[in-house]
Amino acid sequence: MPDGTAPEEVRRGDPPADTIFAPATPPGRSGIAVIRLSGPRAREAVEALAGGPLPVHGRALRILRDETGEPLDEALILTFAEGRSFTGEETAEIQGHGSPAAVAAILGALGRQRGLRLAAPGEFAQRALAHGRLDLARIEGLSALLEAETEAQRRQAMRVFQGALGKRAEDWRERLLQAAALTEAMIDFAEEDIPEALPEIARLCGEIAGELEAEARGARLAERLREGFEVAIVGPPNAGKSTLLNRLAGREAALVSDVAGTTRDVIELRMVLDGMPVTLLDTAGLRETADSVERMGGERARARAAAADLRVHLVLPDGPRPAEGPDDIVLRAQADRLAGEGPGISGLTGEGVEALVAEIARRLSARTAALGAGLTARHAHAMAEGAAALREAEALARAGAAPELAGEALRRALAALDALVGRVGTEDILGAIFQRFCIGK
Ligand SMILES: Nc1nc2c(c(=O)[nH]1)N(C=O)[C@@H](CNc1ccc(C(=O)N[C@@H](CCC(=O)O)C(=O)O)cc1)CN2
Ligand SMILES: Nc1nc2c(ncn2[C@@H]2O[C@H](COP(=O)(O)OP(=O)(O)OP(=O)(O)O)[C@@H](O)[C@H]2O)c(=O)[nH]1
Ligand SMILES: [Mg+2]
Repeated sequence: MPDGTAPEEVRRGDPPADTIFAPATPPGRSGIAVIRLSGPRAREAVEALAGGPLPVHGRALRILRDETGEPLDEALILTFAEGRSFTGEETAEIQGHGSPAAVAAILGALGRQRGLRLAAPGEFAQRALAHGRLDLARIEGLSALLEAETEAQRRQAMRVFQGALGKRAEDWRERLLQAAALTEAMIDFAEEDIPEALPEIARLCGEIAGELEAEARGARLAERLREGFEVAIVGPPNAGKSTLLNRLAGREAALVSDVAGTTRDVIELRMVLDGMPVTLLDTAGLRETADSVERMGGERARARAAAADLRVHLVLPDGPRPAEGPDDIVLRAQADRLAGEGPGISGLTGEGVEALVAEIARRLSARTAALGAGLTARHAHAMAEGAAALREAEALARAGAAPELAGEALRRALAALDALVGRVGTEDILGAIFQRFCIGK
């Protein structure tokens, strides 16, 4: 069983010996530029530039000068005492003027001081983790927040960042430990028959497994929300698929011609619909053909369309109608020209396009509304693994198997929960996350 100790670099109480600094705002022109320092020499290093003492925890307006007395910038300085900062370490922030030259001059003067070095990407957040100010789940939320481009992504990331997952996992863990304690009691007091414990163990395991399964499903959807939903446009050659894609894109992204079989490969186009990232797929028209290249295009189109979250089918009056499931939107093609039954669309005139966009957004947001939190594929995997082990324990308990067997399955479930919140096996995950952070975060 994991002993609960944190991996080497995240153990508390051994503060890194060095002080790091980095610009916290993007390089280039801006009104204000922020330079952050964290570590035992953070305040002292800024005091050297400010030419005198700074409050231990507060703010001050100072002229910053280099070693020769040359004035570099006028800056607002924020200081955070050790234990009362984002990283948990002594921290200072220089809020100076946002010109590249002023920032370069301050960074230069800091870099010439002893015991200071430029931070690696994500190193501030890493130190916050090392000092217990953030946990893995919240760091993942922070990472997603930093990368959020759409409103839906921001909302989800914020939920994780605020610790929703950590709280949920702690609750699962407690109930799982209850079940584990019951199996231990059965093992320890094997002579005294305690058969009433088995139904209770099975009930607990089944309950937690059900919740984990539901969250894992949500996490998989959340991953789609981050990566983007795929919406495929399908239909016979010359139906007007590429014309519709171009209309939706507002530009000539795909080739259009009156030659059937114009689109041969899958064309992908990213856009944002109602705050949701969507990748539109224009596919090759589906028909029987002797042209081997076109046939390959058709096979690809079929595979991608089958895997897509939604399919928009363009149908011709005399053509076959596709089987309609919850992920299918069927529209009459070239409605400006061809009459017929049902809702129609025309990529040429724009008729029905607004209604289609609304319908796509409606169907996709109905799914994302079901999400508990903005989680990743990694979370989904850990939760599914935990659920599977719990289902095993549940079945063993129901079958009246030896409690040792259920106990072993419970240990595996606990390990999966530990991985979920980063109690174990975090190095790889953290390495990957921090690499994506920018310098100064
Ligand atoms: N200028 C600036 N803006 C920023 C940050 C920052 O570090 N600096 N942040 C960085 O991500 C975010 C805000 N998050 C923060 C979280 C905690 C603390 C902090 O120092 N907390 C202390 C209390 C400080 C006080 O009240 O004076 C603490 O919790 O003990 C600062 C920022 C976004 N905006
Ligand atoms: N009147 C009318 N013509 C259209 C419409 N959509 C497409 N067309 C015309 O139909 C022809 C085929 O259009 P495409 O968009 O290339 O059709 P496609 O479905 O992408 O065809 P493939 O890539 O060959 O499968 C072109 O000449 C278009 O101008 C429409 O809504 N109304
Ligand atoms: Mg086409």
